[in-house]
Amino acid sequence: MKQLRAYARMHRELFAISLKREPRITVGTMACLVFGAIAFAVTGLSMKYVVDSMVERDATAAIIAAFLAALSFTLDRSISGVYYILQRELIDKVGHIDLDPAIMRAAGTLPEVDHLEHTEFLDRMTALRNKAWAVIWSTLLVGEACSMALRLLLALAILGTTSPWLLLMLPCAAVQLILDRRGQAHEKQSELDLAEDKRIQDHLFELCLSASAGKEIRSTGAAPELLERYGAAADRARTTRLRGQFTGSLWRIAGWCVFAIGFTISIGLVIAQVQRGTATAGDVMLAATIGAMLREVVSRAVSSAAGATGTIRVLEPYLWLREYAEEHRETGERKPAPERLTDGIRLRNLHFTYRGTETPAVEGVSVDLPAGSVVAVVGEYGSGKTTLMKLLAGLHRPSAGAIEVDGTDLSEMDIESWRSSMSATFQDFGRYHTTFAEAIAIGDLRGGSAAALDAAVAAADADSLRSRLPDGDQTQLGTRFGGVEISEGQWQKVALARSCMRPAPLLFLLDEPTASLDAPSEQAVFDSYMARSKQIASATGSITVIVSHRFSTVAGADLILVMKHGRLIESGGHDALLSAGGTYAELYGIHAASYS
Ligand SMILES: Nc1ncnc2c1ncn2[C@@H]1O[C@H](COP(=O)(O)OP(=O)(O)OP(=O)(O)O)[C@@H](O)[C@H]1O
Repeated sequence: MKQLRAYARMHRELFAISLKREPRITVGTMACLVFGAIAFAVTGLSMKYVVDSMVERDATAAIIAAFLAALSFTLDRSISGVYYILQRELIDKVGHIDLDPAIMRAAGTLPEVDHLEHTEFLDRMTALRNKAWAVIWSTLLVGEACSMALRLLLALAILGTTSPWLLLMLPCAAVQLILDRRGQAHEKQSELDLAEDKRIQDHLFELCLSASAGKEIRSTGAAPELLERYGAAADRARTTRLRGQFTGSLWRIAGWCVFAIGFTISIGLVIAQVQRGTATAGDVMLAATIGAMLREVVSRAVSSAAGATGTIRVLEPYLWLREYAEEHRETGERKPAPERLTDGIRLRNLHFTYRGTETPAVEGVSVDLPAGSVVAVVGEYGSGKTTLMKLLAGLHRPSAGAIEVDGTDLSEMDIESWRSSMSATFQDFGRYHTTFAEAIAIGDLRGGSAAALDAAVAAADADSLRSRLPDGDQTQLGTRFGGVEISEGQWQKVALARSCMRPAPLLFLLDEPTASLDAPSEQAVFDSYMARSKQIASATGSITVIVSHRFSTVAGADLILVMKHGRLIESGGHDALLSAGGTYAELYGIHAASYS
């Protein structure tokens, strides 16, 4: 019931959006539905007056009534055509222009990223992809179902007031529809049953035409056998289809027989009323006209209602996304990010467990990241390094504990302001299929200048990539839009350059920034990053956090955090950790040996 109310509210809102955006088309669509229903009733009533006027020998009235009947019938038919054109227009204009961006906005601007990572949510996001048209279409289908219900009510009112016996036609029309559907189901089933024989035919046909199998077919002399099998499969498919169509037709004939019997009895009863003088000849004509159209009205009412229900697979995720976005929007007064860092970032007993999992990915992490420091996070696979980075970026809310930025809890900070004060590149960096310059400049849309682009490219050691691009900065990246394909390492350099577009971020997160690079490029990038981090740090107290598997690259960091199973097991400077002889010293030793 709650869900039904939610759907009804959503349809009302969609109708309001549609009315606001395209008032003429929306009103036109609704008018088509209402006028269609009225024209349907007028056709039947006019036919009644044609006959009654003729019985009364009033030729003028009969001609006017006949003209009205023809006009309303034509209107009813042509209105359907206009309705489908207007419906298409609304789907294009409201669905693609309004709803698609609304879905993108709801999904793409939420502060956190759970809805993009958790499978239950991902399924819903997939169902919504490019499906906004189905959302508005469902509202139109509801309108269509209402209009068909109106036709049905009018038909029943007309039939019922003419003679209650005529209402017998309704169950007969419903039975006809049910039997007709059963007939269709038989035909569909036969198409499914013959699919395998069709595949056999296709396969044998392909074999005979293929060069590779052709040699074997000739050398083994298998051609006659293949042809025989092809013939047998074709014969089986033909028989299956014929059987399905025959059975389907029998159901259909049975359906029409039921309708014809109901129709004949009803009309016969009205004729009897005419003889008794309680009905007119026109009533017989009215009953015949409306009765003949009744079956189509029932069928269209059922199919639009079924269509509206069928779109629930898109409506449900759409409703869910709206509610989810509403629940997860930041509300209330929030503090802005500081201009510069004085103390640094404090992690207080930080815990985080991913939705749908039991084991915490980060557990009880407490550490101070001093302002102006370069922090390295190391640890084995799955030890919680990336999760820690995402928590620092505010992409997930801690399950317990807190992150304090110069004493302000991140959960009380305006996340937009925090994000615009930081830069980050993650392991699964984006690949923007646009020009080289744009793919980097997107890292700082507010402050991007040619000089900033040059500096970012240099910091990411991407100058040599840039110089080899055929159209320089304007080279289209990726083949999707006819550009050049670049290697994984080159995509990573573009991502790194993008993260360097902000000249002085307060927090600079680098999650495995060099995983796709070769050893010399990796060292060059690290050296350049270390130098850049120190330079930024002196200006704004900025903190750089680097995740890396390669220990040689992190030795120069001011603070090294060693993670294991989500816990922080060691922290300190390189020399201190080495002399402590713990996990870091052990892993560093293994790493140094394998690279020596
Ligand atoms: N989106 C997610 N949903 C559920 N569990 C996740 C998700 N992302 C990570 N995890 C789990 O959380 C734990 C920590 O993962 P995380 O990616 O933070 O580790 P990591 O140290 O960065 O690993 P790697 O070095 O392989 O990148 C792992 O057990 C991982 O399986």
